[in-house]
Amino acid sequence: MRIPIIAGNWKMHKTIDEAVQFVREIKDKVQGTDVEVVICAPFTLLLPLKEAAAGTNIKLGAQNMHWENQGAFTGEISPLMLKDIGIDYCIIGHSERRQYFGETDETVNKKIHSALNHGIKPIFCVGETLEERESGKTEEIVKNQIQKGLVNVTDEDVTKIVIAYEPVWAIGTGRTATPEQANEVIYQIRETIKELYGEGIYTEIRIQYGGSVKGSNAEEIMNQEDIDGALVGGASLLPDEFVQIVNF
Ligand SMILES: O=C(CO)COP(=O)(O)O
Repeated sequence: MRIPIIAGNWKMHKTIDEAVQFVREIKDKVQGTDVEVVICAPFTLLLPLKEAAAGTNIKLGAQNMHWENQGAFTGEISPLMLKDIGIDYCIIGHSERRQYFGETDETVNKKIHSALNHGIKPIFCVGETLEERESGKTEEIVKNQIQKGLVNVTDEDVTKIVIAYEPVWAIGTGRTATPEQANEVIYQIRETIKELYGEGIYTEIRIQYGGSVKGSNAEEIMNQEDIDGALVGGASLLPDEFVQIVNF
C-alpha cells in the first residue's frame, strides 16, 4: 500500500509570521486524513514551523542541502543541520536548482546518498523541458535522470525515496500536464525502477506529480493509477488551496 503524499514547496516565499499563521490555519483541516502532509519551506522557517506544527500530522522538509556534513561551503546548509531541527524530507534536484544553481545528475546523486545516510527522505525531482518533450525525448531524459540520480542507491534505501515527476513546462505556468500525460511518464518511471531494482520494489516506491497542481485539479490527478501524490508550488502558499489538495 502506497500512502499518498502531498508536499507543498514554498520555494522562496513567506516570513516567519506568515508561516506560523499558515500552520495555525490549516492544522485542524488536514487532520484525520490518510495522506502524508509535508511542507518544504525555506531554511529560516523550518525551526519556527517545527514548533508550530508540533502535535499535528504536518511534516517538514527542506528544499535543498549540501552533501557534506560541514566545511568551507559558504551559504550552504548541511544534512546534520537539517537533522538537528528534526526535519523528515528534503527536495533534491528540483528543476529550478538544476536550471539556476548548476545542479547536475552527479550532485543530485551525492545529495541523495547523503540525505539517506542521515535519515532524511529525499524528494527526488525529475522532468523534461518543453523542447525535450516536443522533440519526443521525454522518456529518454527522465529515464536518464532516474538512472543517474540513483547510482549505487541500495534496494533498502530506494524505497525511502519519493520521486517527483515535474515537467519543467508545467511549473508555475498554469499549464498542467493532463492527468493521462502525467500518469504515462510516471508509469515509465516505475518501469525504470523495475529494471533497476526488480519486482517488488517498483510497486512500493511513491511517485508524485508536480506542475500547476491546485485544488480544482488535484482529484483527477490523484485518481490516476500510478500517481501517489503531488508536489505543489504556488497553490501550497494559499491555506484554502492547500487544504483542498490534501483532502482531494
Ligand atoms: O515546482 C513545483 C513544485 O516543486 C510546481 O510549482 P507550481 O505548482 O507553482 O507549478
